Amino acid sequence: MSDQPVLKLENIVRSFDDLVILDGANLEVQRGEMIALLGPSGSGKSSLLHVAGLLEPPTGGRVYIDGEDVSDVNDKTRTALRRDRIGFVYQFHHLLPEFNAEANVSFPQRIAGVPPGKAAERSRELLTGLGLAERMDHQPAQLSGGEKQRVAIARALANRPSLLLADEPTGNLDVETSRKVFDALMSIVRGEGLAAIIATHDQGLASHMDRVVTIKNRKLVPGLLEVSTV
Ligand SMILES: Nc1ncnc2c1ncn2[C@@H]1O[C@H](COP(=O)(O)OP(=O)(O)OP(=O)(O)O)[C@@H](O)[C@H]1O
Repeated sequence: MSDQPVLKLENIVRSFDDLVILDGANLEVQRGEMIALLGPSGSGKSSLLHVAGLLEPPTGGRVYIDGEDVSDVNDKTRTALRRDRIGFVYQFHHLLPEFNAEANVSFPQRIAGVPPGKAAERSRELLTGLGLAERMDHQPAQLSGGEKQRVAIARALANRPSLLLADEPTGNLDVETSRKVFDALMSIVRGEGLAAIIATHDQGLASHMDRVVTIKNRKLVPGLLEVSTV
């Protein structure tokens, strides 16, 4: 494998009309590295993840995946990159309600052309690793919030991405469930040697990751922001 960073963001600018959210944001994420992305509400965490996940183009700057400049690729290539190299976990699970857990995890694999048997095998392995061995054939409505989020994590990992991006994956869960989901996420990210960026408001969770970066003055700075919360 290449020794290039899995993700490199170079001088990223992101603006919405006159509103400049990011202005010269730089970040490199190495294989096996888990980064917490912090920043006050509205500082641009989702915007940054959307640029990194090739969901939205930056207003300026370059995005590299596995050393390849993907800033100007066409829609077809961008879709293929998202499908094959990037896993995205949203704050809300966005599972398909009519599919059971296993089918939800198999779905992106089937789209990528994986045969049904192989896809199901991978889905079961991931769901078991996330503590859901007994919940494979449950539909989302039959699962708790934490279970649904773990299925969404399994789905994001289904196509063996090199980069996992998670946007407040435990943001709508209670503290205890949030820890459980986060522990499951961390062990599987470590086990598969992925690069990961996890946006969170939870500084306790952030402290368990390899590195913390914070959005400050529209740039990324190392470490936590000094906030007076008392
Ligand atoms: N499509 C859009 N059009 C206009 N403004 C937008 C759009 N998307 C985001 N914004 C603005 O960009 C800023 C950054 O939003 P973003 O969602 O990236 O922040 P965030 O740090 O993820 O916030 P939170 O922690 O509340 O989820 C906000 O001021 C938001 O209102």
